Amino acid sequence: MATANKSSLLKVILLGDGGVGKSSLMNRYVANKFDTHLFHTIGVEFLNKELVVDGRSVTLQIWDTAGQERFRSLRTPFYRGSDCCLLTFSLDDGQSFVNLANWKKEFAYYADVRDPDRFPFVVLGNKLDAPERQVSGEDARRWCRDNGGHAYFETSAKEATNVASAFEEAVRRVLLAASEDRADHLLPSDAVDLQRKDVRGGGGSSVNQWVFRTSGGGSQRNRLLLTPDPASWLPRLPCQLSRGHRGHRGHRHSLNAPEFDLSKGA
Ligand SMILES: Nc1nc2c(ncn2[C@@H]2O[C@H](COP(=O)(O)OP(=O)(O)OP(=O)(O)O)[C@@H](O)[C@H]2O)c(=O)[nH]1
Repeated sequence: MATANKSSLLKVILLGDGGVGKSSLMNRYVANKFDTHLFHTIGVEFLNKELVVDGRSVTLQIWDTAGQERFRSLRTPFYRGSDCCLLTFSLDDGQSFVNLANWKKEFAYYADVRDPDRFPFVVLGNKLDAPERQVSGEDARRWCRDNGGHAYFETSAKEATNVASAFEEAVRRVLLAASEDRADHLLPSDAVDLQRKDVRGGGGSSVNQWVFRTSGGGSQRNRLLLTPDPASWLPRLPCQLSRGHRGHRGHRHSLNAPEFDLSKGA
């Protein structure tokens, strides 16, 4: 059950095809930056942002995932415990819109959401600035209506259009779900806890490494680099994500280890 305390740290996850602009949206929102030459995300990364919405102070933990199919096994273990999912497509890429249904399905499956139509999804049509639009606002709104009444925003990470509004709406949707006591889709395992700094396998080349990195600034950047050979550690991963501390404030990330020590080998 979501509680008032729980809502002080909200985990929001960005999903969508590779290249639709998930990392750019996160970077625009948290750091107010835009890069025309971003690398594809490998696995997941997250940034924190503190904000006040309707008088409520929350820490938003924004998880950016790899949209490319080849990274599927690296991203799905991190869906659990999300409070809101931002389904993202690109307005100049019709296929990325068609694929929203698959993203929703993948999220619901791996996050173990019991009733996807009641879960707070927000849909983002990004690259509003792009000249060649392939998806109409009408089609996108219809899809949102027909698939559970999701909020819909047309954004441009490049021009900073509607980005803050979309994230704020995500927060509103979560708070609403909590206040209406409709949040029993939320799993007890909440956010991944990242306090453990650097847990590495011996010799630096072990296949079972968890590398945690932060860099400074107003918000901390945390990149999770998961080594190749996921078959060796992946089966251990979801079951060892244990309950994180909710309700703490500030930029304290903690990896709820020792259970989550990947350095020990499969
Ligand atoms: N014109 C325009 N380009 C954008 C916008 N957002 C992102 N891009 C560009 O689109 C490309 C892909 O952006 P990313 O943010 O890396 O996309 P992603 O969804 O995170 O991609 P993956 O990491 O592969 O999942 C980059 O070249 C960005 O500069 C936007 O709003 N407008």
